[in-house]
Amino acid sequence: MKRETLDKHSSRYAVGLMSGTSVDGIDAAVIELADRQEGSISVQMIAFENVPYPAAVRQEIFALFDPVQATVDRLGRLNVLLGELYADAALSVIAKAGLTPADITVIGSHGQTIYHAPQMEKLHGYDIHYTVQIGEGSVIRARTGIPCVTDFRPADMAAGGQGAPLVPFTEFLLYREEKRTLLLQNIGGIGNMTVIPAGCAQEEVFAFDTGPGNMIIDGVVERLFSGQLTMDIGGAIARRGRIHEGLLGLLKLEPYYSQPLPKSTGREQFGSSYIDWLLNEAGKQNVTPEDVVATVTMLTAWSIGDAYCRYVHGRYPADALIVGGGGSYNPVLVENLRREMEMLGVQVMTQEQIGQSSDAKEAVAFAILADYALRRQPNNLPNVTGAKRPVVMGKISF
Ligand SMILES: Nc1ncnc2c1ncn2[C@@H]1O[C@H](COP(=O)(O)OP(=O)(O)OP(=O)(O)O)[C@@H](O)[C@H]1O
Ligand SMILES: CC(=O)N[C@H]1[C@@H]2OC[C@@H](O2)[C@@H](O)[C@@H]1O[C@H](C)C(=O)O
Repeated sequence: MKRETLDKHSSRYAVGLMSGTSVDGIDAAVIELADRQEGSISVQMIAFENVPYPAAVRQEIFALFDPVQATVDRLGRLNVLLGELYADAALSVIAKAGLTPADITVIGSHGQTIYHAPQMEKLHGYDIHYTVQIGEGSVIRARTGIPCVTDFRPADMAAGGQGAPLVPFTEFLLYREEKRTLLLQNIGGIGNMTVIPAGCAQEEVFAFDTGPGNMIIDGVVERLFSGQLTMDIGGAIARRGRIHEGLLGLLKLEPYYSQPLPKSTGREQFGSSYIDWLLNEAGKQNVTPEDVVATVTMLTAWSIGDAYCRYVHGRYPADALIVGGGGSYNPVLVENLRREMEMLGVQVMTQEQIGQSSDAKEAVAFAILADYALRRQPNNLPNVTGAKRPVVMGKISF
């Protein structure tokens, strides 16, 4: 960061909280922001922490993914409980940064996505689409004393957008280069790609969900290894297995992969009903548990390469793909991805290899988005989400 170009008077601290589709825990970051003279911002991460969810809370969140089990009382209760847990995570990372709540101007909390339905449907003559994130901002505000921005996605959807992905707004600010076209690939529960063409303007950035990230891998591991594991740590199981071409060929037929942009997806598509179907098909073809894990790990890598070929390569041949999110800690997944992308002339690196953290990126992003919301600055990218116009996303609990 070039200190001399910063307006030091504008320097401020913000906290970002992210709980993603993998439901592995709460990512919390403290950042320092400052305005640049040319009108953009500069960001430095001061502290980061990942607070795992207690197993019972994780179980309760998963219950809410099933609309039948997600009764209003359960939803209301968990909304408040998550607010408490997010407040604790915020206070803990603030202390880790050596700061006090009084030093922080705003908390941006993404919340926990419970349901995401971006496709328009007709209801009583209206076109509607919706998304549900919980984790009560008023509770976070009350426990920390810091203004809190939550519920970012609905404003973009009300303007006709998919309400996702939102992080590309911050990726443009932080990663754009004059000479290289970069792909930023997050592999969380869902996979999402941001394309930042060399020397681009904000309107030229585009992004979309590539499909499953770790969601299918986690889902099959949890089922096939009798609930002892929630992920394939270090890709150890996939490494023992072999790719089953028959099963892989079938999985590639999923229509989401060829759906036109803009598009976003979630657990509604690749969650537990999908895992039921997949394991049933694997059973018919007598695929061993290790081979299932190896095959779905390959599927995730393939879906990213396929998306690049379909939507990006012809317009913006990329120089490098930078992988972030928990999937970057699975070496088998990264090796598969490297093979897929290097065939297409794209170098693959992890966030760590460029001196950043794979874990912290989304938490940092929601701190930045909250800073924009507090200053009433638009913080969506219509070109990415399909919204009709720029809007200020987020609801503020003062
Ligand atoms: N050491 C590891 N080995 C293998 N996989 C890992 C490892 N660490 C994390 N993961 C994978 O990463 C997932 C968590 O990724 P991440 O925290 O980026 O997801 P998220 O933020 O919840 O999702 P999203 O970005 O879709 O909202 C875990 O569920 C697991 O599948
Ligand atoms: C509705 C929702 O929670 N979507 C998530 C999910 O996880 C990854 C991908 O799908 C992305 O679209 C989005 O999250 C990130 C933080 C985003 O909006 O950029």
